[in-house]
Amino acid sequence: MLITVSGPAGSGKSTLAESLADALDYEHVSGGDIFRDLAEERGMTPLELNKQAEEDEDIDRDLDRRLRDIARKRDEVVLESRLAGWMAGDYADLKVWLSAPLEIRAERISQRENKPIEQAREETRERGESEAHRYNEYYNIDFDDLSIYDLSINTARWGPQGVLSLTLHAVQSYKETGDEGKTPITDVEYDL
Ligand SMILES: Nc1ncnc2c1ncn2[C@@H]1O[C@H](COP(=O)(O)OP(=O)(O)OP(=O)(O)O)[C@@H](O)[C@H]1O
Ligand SMILES: Nc1ccn([C@@H]2O[C@H](COP(=O)(O)O)[C@@H](O)[C@H]2O)c(=O)n1
Repeated sequence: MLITVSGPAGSGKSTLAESLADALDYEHVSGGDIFRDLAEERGMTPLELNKQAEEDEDIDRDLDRRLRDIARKRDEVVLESRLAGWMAGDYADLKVWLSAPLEIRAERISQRENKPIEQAREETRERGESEAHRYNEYYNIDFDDLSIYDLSINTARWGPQGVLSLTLHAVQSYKETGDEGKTPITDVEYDL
């Protein structure tokens, strides 16, 4: 199976993708890892590349093209990134969306990155708005449209183990014939 995990910053994507891949003995591929590869190929730090990405849309496109290629060619992978579900599209067998209120995500990010909560809240909000705008402009994707997902979990309600159990239940009860072709992704411009 190809499983995607998507959601906004601090929603718990990496946490779930890592434990899910472990439980299924799948590979975990993260947008963050690809982004770090992109930075290394250009002789830059991820932070430097992140700044450049605000001016240069090729960087987002390069990352998203690699996500889509992985989804097209590989199996037994948990593919995790903001746009993993959209980029994998019909190549994905199960698309998971994670969310949590901004306040909770900001608190997690503030702890993870050791920065004041106000700063984490403002940066997370601003970055989320900027990303949503870019995805719409580049690919005609509405990041807030959850209709493409098979399973959506509010990670403010369950801890990492609970989120993993819910997802594993969905994986174990997955039937190939259950959804094929019933929720196609249309109108996205995969002009990568
Ligand atoms: N279900 C959960 N309940 C409580 N805390 C969680 C949960 N899932 C993850 N966390 C914690 O929240 C923080 C953010 O999680 P994680 O890094 O997995 O999010 P992410 O969506 O991958 O973030 P980003 O997109 O910013 O990389 C981590 O410190 C993690 O331990
Ligand atoms: N323009 C960008 C794109 C990505 N990043 C970093 O990659 C990580 C994964 O991004 P996804 O969109 O695939 O979830 C993300 O957490 C960033 O660290 C970036 O910095 N700038």
